[in-house]
Amino acid sequence: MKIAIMGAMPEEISPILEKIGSYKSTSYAGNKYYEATYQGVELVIAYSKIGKVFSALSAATMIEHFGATKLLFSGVAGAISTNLKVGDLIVATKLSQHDLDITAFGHPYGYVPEGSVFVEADKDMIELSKKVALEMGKSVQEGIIATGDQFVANEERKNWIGTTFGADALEMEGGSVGVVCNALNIPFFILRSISDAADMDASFSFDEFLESSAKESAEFIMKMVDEL
Ligand SMILES: Nc1ncnc2c(CN3C[C@H](CCSCCOCCO)[C@@H](O)C3)c[nH]c12
Repeated sequence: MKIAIMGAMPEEISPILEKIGSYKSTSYAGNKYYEATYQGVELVIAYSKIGKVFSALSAATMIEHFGATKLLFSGVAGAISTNLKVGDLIVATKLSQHDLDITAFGHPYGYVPEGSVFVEADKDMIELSKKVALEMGKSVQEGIIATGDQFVANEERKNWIGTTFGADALEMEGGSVGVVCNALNIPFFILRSISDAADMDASFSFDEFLESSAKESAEFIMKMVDEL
């Protein structure tokens, strides 16, 4: 078993690298990948850089080049559901790409031929997250996450995404990571901690809470790794 732990931004994986302490650094395909053995478990860790393309590249690299057999994503997200506040944790049950659009040909938003609107996360790791949440005394919500190559800071766009996909939160990498993992038959798990409400104040909220929310997610992911 080799576990990939991915984020999109440095802040999303720095808490993990700090906890691990020592690791081997490899430069590959324009990025840096960190490998370590943590409590007997082989890990490969990276931040992909922002967006669907970079995150797809890193997911494929961690699997195909570094041999990961499971992939866990740790990061922050914008809330759509009013039940999600800054610092709350959400586990993705399934994910969509909200900016994938060939509706001009009568297809649903988020769909292209030979694809699917949603990609489903690994049920076993979702179950494990419930156990870890109980052990940590944390409440974790499960929900649908919508991914797109946009930092959403607009109530109208956020609400459209919520309505169109039934999404509870939004971000810029989980949906593409899920497509790659499914294509390569690797179980994946996406955990996000809320940093903002994807509204007109989103960028200020994001700047203020990125670090603390990323730490929340990272701490939970490391507890998940302990039990995988
Ligand atoms: N409302 C929102 N809309 C979309 N995604 C998110 C996320 C999740 N991550 C955070 C990060 C935002 C990239 S822009 C910030 C870049 O600053 C870099 C310094 O200039 C990207 O990797 C997606 C949190 N709130 C969001």
